[in-house]
Amino acid sequence: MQRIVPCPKASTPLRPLHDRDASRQLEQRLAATLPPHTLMRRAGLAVARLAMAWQPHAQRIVVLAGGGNNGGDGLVAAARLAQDWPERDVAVWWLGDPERLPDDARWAWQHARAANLTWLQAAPDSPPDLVIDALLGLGLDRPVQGTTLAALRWLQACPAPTLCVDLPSGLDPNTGHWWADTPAQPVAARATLSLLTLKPGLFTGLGRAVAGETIWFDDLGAQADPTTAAAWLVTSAGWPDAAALRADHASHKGSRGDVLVLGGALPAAHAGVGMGGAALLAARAALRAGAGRVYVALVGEANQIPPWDAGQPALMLRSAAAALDSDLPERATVVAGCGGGPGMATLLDTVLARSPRLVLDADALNALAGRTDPDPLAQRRARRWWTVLTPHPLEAARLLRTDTASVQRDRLAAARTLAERWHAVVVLKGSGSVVAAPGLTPRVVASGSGWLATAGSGDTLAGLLGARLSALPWPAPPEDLLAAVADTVALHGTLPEHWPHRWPPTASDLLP
Ligand SMILES: NC(=O)C1=CN([C@@H]2O[C@H](COP(=O)(O)OP(=O)(O)OC[C@H]3O[C@@H](n4cnc5c(N)ncnc54)[C@H](O)[C@@H]3O)[C@@H](O)[C@H]2O)[C@@H](O)CC1
Ligand SMILES: Nc1ncnc2c1ncn2[C@@H]1O[C@H](COP(=O)(O)OP(=O)(O)O)[C@@H](O)[C@H]1O
Repeated sequence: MQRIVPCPKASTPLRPLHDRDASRQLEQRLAATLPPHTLMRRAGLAVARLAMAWQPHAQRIVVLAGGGNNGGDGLVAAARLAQDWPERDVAVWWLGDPERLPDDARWAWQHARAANLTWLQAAPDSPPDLVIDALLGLGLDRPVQGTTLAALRWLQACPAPTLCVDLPSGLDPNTGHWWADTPAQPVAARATLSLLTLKPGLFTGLGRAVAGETIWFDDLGAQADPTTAAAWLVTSAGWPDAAALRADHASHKGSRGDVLVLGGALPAAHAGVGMGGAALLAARAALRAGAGRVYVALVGEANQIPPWDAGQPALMLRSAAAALDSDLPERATVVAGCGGGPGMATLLDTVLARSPRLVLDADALNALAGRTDPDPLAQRRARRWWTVLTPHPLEAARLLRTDTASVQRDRLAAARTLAERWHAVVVLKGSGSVVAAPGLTPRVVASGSGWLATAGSGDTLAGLLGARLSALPWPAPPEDLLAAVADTVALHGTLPEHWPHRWPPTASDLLP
């Protein structure tokens, strides 16, 4: 058994994520080579062990078990808990129908009936010390109904710590969609033990909100085939390497890569609405992440440009017109859009045509979404230039001409479609950011938390990506570009983790 999040090591390899079909195929293949019920026996044992390791003082334990094999795992765990810790009070609230049990679950039910368990017919009168959620697992692919829904409502509102078996009940394994009309976020602390495979839905969409702070994994002895992975999970970041930069004695500021941030509309340029801070946040992040020289081109007249950024005087400020009148668009990695306002629409063509390394964020994405020509990035693709798009779900919806709910309903699919449509590496931001590139298996980034849900944290990410692209040897195979972008998103997710205060960090606290 391994802990997946929070990630225990500074550097861990990618892990394959398998969807419902791939997980079922693996289960069938493995089960055919083992004595009957071996996998369910292993699953129940793993659940029981983790339950007692996580909540060693729990006296009253309720196992909420559904009528399928997820419930079967719960029943085996209940029997095991009662056997190994006979002083505990283990009760089972089982919603199964003896007439309609799958084979493994029938065996588990018979096994549990022989154990010293209390059988509940309804929710317990008072909250227990621990709940084991084995109501629904891999089998859920439609809205939860009937008595199962009533039990799920109790579960979501129950104040007891809850250990979810394989998946939190109500969560779609493939997408992280929430299938019930109850609030997805539970009221109590949670942990989830994923069995046999890790599923993508645990890490994106509502997965992180529903599964709890800690996600564990037990492969039950299976070796999942990585070629059937729906995505790869990124749990740690290997960049920037400050020690390596220090040891690079032959480096100079010109060898460390240039970044040009184009955005930050000044109030006079945009009907009194100023967004210069967005560009400064991106630029400061690029500088902090090791870029040799960072230029900020603000949208406004030359006489409106502030002489310097007092918080980071190393940044070089100028007007957008002056920057575009130089060779910076060709020479630097261009991060365009952060706080750029509607003025980005007129600047977009220039950077698309001139900048081989380009990150498009915020208003640059809105400008792109508003284009009516069929394929504005086709020429960039033909030249093998790098384009990275960093939409949040609403920007993604604009680019896909759909709505936010449809994007969030299946984030992996949305990111893949965006990557193919725009011939770009796409970072679909949000809980479990998805990083996709044409023709490659996408990556899901496990780092990140609600502490990033603050204005400007996306600008920080755009700046980090600028620095990363400027440091990447040119040309690079598409796999390397995808890996570098995903690694940068993973780094961004870890930035607030060591924040020491009682109050949450702001975007400028992320990289002080
Ligand atoms: N068979 C085995 O040996 C193994 C089974 N495993 C477990 O088996 C699970 C998958 O089992 P199943 O395929 O039986 O699926 P589930 O047990 O997840 O779901 C099927 C059950 O849920 C009910 N149900 C489904 N959709 C519903 C809805 N929308 N509203 C109300 N009720 C609904 C069904 O009537 C059925 O009783 C995995 O998640 C895992 O926990 C794993 O432990 C691996 C080993
Ligand atoms: N709840 C969350 N969990 C994980 N990451 C989050 C969460 N909320 C926001 N983020 C991250 O914070 C960043 C916000 O970006 P964005 O919405 O563009 O903000 P802004 O435009 O204000 O800079 C993204 O990288 C996103 O993935």
